[in-house]
Amino acid sequence: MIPTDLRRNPWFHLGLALRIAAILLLVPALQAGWYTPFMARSLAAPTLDPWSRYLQQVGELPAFFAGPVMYLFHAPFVAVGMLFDWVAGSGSTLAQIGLGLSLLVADYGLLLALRHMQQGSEDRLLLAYWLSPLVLFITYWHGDTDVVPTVLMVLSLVLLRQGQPGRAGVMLGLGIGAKISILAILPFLVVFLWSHRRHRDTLPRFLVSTGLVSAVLVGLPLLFSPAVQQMLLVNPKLLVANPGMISILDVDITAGAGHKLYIMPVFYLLGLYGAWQVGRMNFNLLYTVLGVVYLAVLLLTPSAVGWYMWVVPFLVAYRLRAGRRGAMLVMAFATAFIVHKLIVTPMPGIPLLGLAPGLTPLMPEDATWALRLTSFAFSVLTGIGIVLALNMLRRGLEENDFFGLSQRPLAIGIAGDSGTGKDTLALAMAGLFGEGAVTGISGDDYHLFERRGKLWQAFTHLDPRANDLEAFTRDALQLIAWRPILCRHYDHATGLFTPPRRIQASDLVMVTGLHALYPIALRERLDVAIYLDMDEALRRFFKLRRDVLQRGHSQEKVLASIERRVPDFQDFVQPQREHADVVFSLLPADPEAIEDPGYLGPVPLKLRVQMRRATNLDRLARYLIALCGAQVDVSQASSQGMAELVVDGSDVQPEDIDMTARQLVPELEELLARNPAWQAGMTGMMQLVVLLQLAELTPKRR
Ligand SMILES: Nc1ncnc2c1ncn2[C@@H]1O[C@H](COP(=O)(O)OP(=O)(O)O)[C@@H](O)[C@H]1O
Ligand SMILES: O=C(COP(=O)(O)O)[C@H](O)[C@H](O)COP(=O)(O)O
Repeated sequence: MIPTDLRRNPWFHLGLALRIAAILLLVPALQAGWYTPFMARSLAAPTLDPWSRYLQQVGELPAFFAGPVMYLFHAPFVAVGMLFDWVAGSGSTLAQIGLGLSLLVADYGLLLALRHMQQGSEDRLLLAYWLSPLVLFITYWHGDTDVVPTVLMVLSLVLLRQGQPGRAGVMLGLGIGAKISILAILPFLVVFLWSHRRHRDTLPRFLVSTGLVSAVLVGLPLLFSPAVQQMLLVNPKLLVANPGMISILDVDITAGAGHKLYIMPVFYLLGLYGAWQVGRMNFNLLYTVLGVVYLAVLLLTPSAVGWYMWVVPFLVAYRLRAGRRGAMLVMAFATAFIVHKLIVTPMPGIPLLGLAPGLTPLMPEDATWALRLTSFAFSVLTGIGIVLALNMLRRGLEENDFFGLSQRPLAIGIAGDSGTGKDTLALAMAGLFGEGAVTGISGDDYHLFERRGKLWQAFTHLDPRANDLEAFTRDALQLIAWRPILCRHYDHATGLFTPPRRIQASDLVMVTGLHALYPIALRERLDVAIYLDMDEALRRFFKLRRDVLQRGHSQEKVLASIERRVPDFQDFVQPQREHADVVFSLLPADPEAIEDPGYLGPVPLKLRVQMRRATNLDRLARYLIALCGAQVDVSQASSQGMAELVVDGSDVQPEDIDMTARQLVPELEELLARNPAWQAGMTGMMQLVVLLQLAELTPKRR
């Protein structure tokens, strides 16, 4: 029930003790005056529409104007409390405590949800949320029930982040069924999912499940319950903190001739436009945008106390990322909030001291000095809130788009001799980024002649003059500039060109070929330049096997071609090595395994990596040993001034490499597919090294 690390944490126990004490010792005015009587009355005579029954019997709108999910969540706890009250003859004391316990359950659920939403130290999360004075005041002093829709909203965000849009929609639908105002978050989630290539395909499933669940939970009650229809327009909770106000639309500016400018919709639409303008958002920026928009609405329109609960998860996310400065800002905001609400909202009852719940604010409503003090407190709260919102936005924008993808695609170049593994590595990298996120352009498609062309007598494929490198460069640069190209394809199965086809740009452009690092204009635009320098015996073994079995060449022809190409390899292909950021050299773990050209089984491999930029080579080595069980040798300064890493471990598993990658580059989540296809063995190692190179580049790309 309670995770071990929480059970052993003193901060958790302190927060739990504070909550239980508040539930037993305090009787919040909202609950005593509205929620508990409504729940008790309706549970005493159950009906499908407790709201209309209350309207008929009492003649005024019910005080419990939340949706059916909220009602059904509290009902079991209040019903058990009522049962004990009936046995003990204790009035509605235990029913009231039952309501408080239901909030504690939702509150604890929100703590667990936030543990999923924000990876980080347990202590810092407990201090940021479980011991937050904001949370304790709103839920246990003032008695609001907004923690229930808030936990459902956070669960929806967590499930979205985990790539489960259907379940995320169900959770959001339940949240809307608990409090219809949660609907306000939906347009922001639509903008987020749409702006993200990796999430866009989940949008329909998310919308359908949200729509179905909320249609049943909100649509039906709206259709058949007159009281629920009225509740949408009138928000009695606002009356307590803002006399004379019955709806957030009452915050307006008279625009002459009886027309009004409603402030809330204006700020909401500005926030939505801002989110759309940001374009590609990561989840942290989504949390920031939601937090900032919620704060703006809360601060710029006199809001019910419970609505501040909705912004708590985003304040927690900001505080955990912003360090001490963020923590101080959030604490200042919480303090100003509590001071203001203490003087404008009713006190809870304290039965032990004989104090009844106060249904009127502490301050005398008509005294000038009281109005000045209240206005001053609200002004301080608004001022700190605006500073907090601006800091959240600044940090969120700075941290967003870690790879600079909203500016232009990432470009990876892979060059090497024939058979060194260019296509294999390019396919492996594409599998990490996901369908639709990668565009490939191959130098083979820019050969000048087809396989049976007579001019191959004069040139080998390695001679730049036998390839249209100008068109290759132009098209690659077009893709790197987000522009589509028209390009024919060289089919290795037939040795013929296919008709030109349109290739769209994507987040990642993979430029592969014998001359991928040859054109200066191209290699200068590559984010990572890779050269494959496979062990020659291994290359011949692999090339022979591939060209005979997959390309239909005879063994004699392939061997003759290899010999004929050596001079051009030395003149045109090998010199590209010096332009590479990374040089991968695959070696046979056991040279005897490739002595028989007819061997068709797997070949255990080793990998030598030489990197020009290797700030965390030792850290990488430690993770590879610890998490992947690989044997690793590191030498900082190898030949050509490159750091060198030799890795042996053909039994390295994809999930170990995935874990290593996420440890070394937490921001990878923005880049990788929801289920990245990691490869086992040395191919997986190469995938990991390429991603590390991309991550090291990012500051330059911004
Ligand atoms: N990382 C790798 N792991 C195992 N085998 C590989 C790897 N890279 C290449 N090969 C083998 O080498 C052959 C040629 O690879 P390929 O990617 O077609 O080379 P290129 O595209 O450079 O001509 C492949 O058919 C495969 O059998
Ligand atoms: O050298 C290469 C480049 O391809 P790769 O680097 O993939 O080996 C191929 O031999 C030519 O493209 C001709 O192909 P084919 O032999 O099919 O005519």
